[in-house]
Amino acid sequence: MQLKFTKMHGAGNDFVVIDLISQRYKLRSHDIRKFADRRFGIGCDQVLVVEPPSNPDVDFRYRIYNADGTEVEQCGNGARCFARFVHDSKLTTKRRITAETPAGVITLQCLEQQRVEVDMGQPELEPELIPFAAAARADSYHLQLPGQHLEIGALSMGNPHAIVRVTDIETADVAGLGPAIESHSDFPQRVNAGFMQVISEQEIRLRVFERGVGETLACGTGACAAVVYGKLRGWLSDTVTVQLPGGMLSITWRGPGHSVIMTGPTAVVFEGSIKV
Ligand SMILES: N[C@@H](CCC[C@H](N)C(=O)O)C(=O)O
Repeated sequence: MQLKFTKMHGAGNDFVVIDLISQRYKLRSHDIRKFADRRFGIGCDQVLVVEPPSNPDVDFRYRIYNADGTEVEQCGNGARCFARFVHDSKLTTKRRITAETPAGVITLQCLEQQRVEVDMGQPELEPELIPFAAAARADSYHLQLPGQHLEIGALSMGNPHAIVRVTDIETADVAGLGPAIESHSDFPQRVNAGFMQVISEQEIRLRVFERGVGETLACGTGACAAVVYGKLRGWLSDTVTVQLPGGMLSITWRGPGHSVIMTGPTAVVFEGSIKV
């Protein structure tokens, strides 16, 4: 069959979005890899799938697959594209949308000018729930790598993140340290590795080496995680502008007990179909 899809991006983090409410098809791991492969397919960081919810009080089920074919718990930039997609394709007339994810229910609000605000829920700071091998919860940890140790923040935004503060984002060794952190044995489910340069209390620059993908132009949950870590360390204020290679996000976190709110852009690149 021909499966219809929409190619979108959120601050440069790019997605293939598939409506499996109007189309009946069971996606397989090799379909995901085919969509994601930039050499042969359409190319994307994640494939996002829209399904009917299992809970009737929620509007949709939102599923996320990394380019390597693995299903993951959360994707922030994808969440904004998901909201715009269900709105534009008239799967709903609501501008405030709820969606089930493996990490829980999130609430999305379609704003003006194709921007979307997402309540990403509260960060998880308990090591065993990240999951991360640490004896006790702390604001920062030491991670041993061959020949060096790093000071990192570790937390989950539904998906696991490690964050390293660097002095200059341009010269940070993202290509070398990213894969080493991603597959470090202290993170049993692997981890997304963020590299953050603090510009001021209200602004950071961030590059993210994403689990199952590699370095991307932006990572929404990575931006949330970096702001949570920076705020726990006393470096950042409640609302921070996050400059990523592909665009800018605004993240607000008022501290423990509060949700992280992310606001940012969405863009439709093209619509198409592929034989599956
Ligand atoms: N692009 C994302 C995160 C996607 C999932 C991540 N690679 C993982 O494996 O957890 C975002 O915008 O949050």
